[in-house]
Amino acid sequence: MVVKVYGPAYASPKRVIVCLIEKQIEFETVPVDLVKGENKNPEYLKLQPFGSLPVIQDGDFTLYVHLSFSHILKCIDSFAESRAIIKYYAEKYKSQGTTDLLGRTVEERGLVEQWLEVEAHNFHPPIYQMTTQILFFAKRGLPADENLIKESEEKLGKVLDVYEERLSKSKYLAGDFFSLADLSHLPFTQYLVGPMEKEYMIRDRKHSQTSDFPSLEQTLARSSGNF
Ligand SMILES: N[C@@H](CCC(=O)N[C@@H](CS(=O)(=O)O)C(=O)NCC(=O)O)C(=O)O
Repeated sequence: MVVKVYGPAYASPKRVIVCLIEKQIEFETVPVDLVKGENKNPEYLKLQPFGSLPVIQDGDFTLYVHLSFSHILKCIDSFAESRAIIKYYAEKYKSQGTTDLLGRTVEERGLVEQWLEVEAHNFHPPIYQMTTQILFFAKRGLPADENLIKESEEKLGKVLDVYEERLSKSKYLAGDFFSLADLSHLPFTQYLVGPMEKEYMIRDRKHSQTSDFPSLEQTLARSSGNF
């Protein structure tokens, strides 16, 4: 069964798609329109009870869902949470595709994990707030909170300063190799320099230049729009 990725137009699903392309894993996409609320449809909620994107369906993967402590029902072939999904595929297809993504030694793997955590807990919150206020609210005709945008941009700037210092000494976040940690940043960074029109936040930090990533370019080409 070909891997199905739900919600290809959005950044978190793109995180998965970039990984699948890097790992040369065949996939297809299933559009889900957040503006129309398709992520709240009962059918989608059966796959992802929180209603967020992505979900992936993969015949090779089964997720056991605890319905109660005495029963475990096999929920065939779907799982959520983009960061968990990319770790799964990076591990399962470690020797496939353009690069290892996870690191070769225990020290490298530790650094990949470290920068994945930094992305999830330091980078993501402010950039997700900016995405919501600048992109998603506009799509829904809602007024943006300019103070919140300013505050989030300042927070993100401080995070990017930490990255700039790291990347002044290391080609990539975890070392001299492109890893899952770098990959995990790509989709929202593309939002930042693209539809959010805040390229200056990267351009003004010379070591943080987002060099060309063919897998991201291919992802954007297949993601039917930006969000
Ligand atoms: N932790 C989840 C969060 C995913 C998430 O927030 N997805 C957004 C879309 S995007 O911002 O990532 O592009 C979403 O579905 N938002 C709508 C909703 O959560 O109802 C993951 O990484 O998979």
